[in-house]
Amino acid sequence: MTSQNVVVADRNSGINLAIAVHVTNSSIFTTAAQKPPAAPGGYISISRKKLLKNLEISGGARFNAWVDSMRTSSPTHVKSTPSVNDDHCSWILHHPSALEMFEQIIDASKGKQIVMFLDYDGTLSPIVDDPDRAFMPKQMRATVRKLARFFPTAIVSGRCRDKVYNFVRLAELYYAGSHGMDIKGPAKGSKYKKGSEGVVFQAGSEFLPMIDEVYKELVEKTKTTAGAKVENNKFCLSVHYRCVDEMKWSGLAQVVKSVLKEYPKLRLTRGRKVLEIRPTIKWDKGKALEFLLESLGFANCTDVFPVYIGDDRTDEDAFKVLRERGQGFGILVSKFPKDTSASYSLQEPTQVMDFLQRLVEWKRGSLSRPFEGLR
Ligand SMILES: O=P(O)(O)OC[C@H]1O[C@H](O[C@H]2O[C@H](CO)[C@@H](O)[C@H](O)[C@H]2O)[C@H](O)[C@@H](O)[C@@H]1O
Repeated sequence: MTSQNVVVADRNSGINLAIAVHVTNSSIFTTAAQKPPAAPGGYISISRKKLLKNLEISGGARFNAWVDSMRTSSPTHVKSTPSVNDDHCSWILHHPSALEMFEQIIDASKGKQIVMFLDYDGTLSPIVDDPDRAFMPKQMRATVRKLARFFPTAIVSGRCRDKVYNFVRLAELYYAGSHGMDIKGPAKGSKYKKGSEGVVFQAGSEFLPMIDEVYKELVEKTKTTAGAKVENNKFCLSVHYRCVDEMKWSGLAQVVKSVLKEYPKLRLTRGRKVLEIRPTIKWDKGKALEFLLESLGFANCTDVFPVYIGDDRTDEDAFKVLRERGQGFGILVSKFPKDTSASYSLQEPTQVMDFLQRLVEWKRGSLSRPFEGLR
């Protein structure tokens, strides 16, 4: 095992972190000092470009940028070579574990209202082959329920709102489905904003007939590709290729692109082994986050501390908004280094659950200590 002690600054929260990074053959982990040194000896500056270059998976010519990016969309092929370990080491310094940094995070939120934004797939539920069976573990559900008692909480998902609601089944939450294009306030008793039950917002309803049409066309045209699955997310569509033979990915991407040629008002983005089709409107998970903060009455507040946890490219829009606002921070759920605007990282949904649980316990404890209860 090799270890390195460094001090890094989080650009968003301004927190200086003293971190020891330990690299073994099979894993990389960090331990954070409770109190950073008064005068940091030197900040580590790591080129993101270099990091990503080293992580490129395809060895040959970039014959097809689309297929390349389909491969990198969920980098399960990354090997544990020394240089990858170095890169992971660099990455974790800039995106330390939110669990390791829990105390510092809590300190940064002092005097502010924490508002929680949670992505669904890969964040609250583990990634599985069949999108219809991405159930949320019971324990996670219980944790999110407790979380919502203490903090306003929203689920922000690429899924259609009804579908993600059926997985989560907690009426006291806000739900933003279809990448934030379809938002609804709590169906029952949210104590955070009177009248928030009435919050309903839809962006891009005029695209619904077009989305339906493209859905039918894609189902028809992809039915000969074994393993491909088209999911109707109401305001957007997902073409899944997780179960498609890698040799067929290029062909599938061609089919999708040829269908979309006829629909210039729709655009294609990529998620984890999924091609996502949505209207070309300027609305995304970042806009949804801003809309929800406004609905909760925090539009121009300085005493709000939004925390967004997500694992996918579409979550980057929300991470960016938080950076731009200089409020709260994003947590990327990933086992691998990824270019991200998130400040912290967690490796998988079980760590997300631990983090949420710690928030609940901290809040519960602080309420029993009257002075801290004012937070
Ligand atoms: O914003 P999210 O809630 O993360 O939704 C993004 C996509 O998530 C789902 O697909 C992903 O999870 C599936 C189940 O684990 C997995 O099979 C798939 O490969 C992943 O991409 C969902 O099915 C998509 O519609 C969402 O766009």
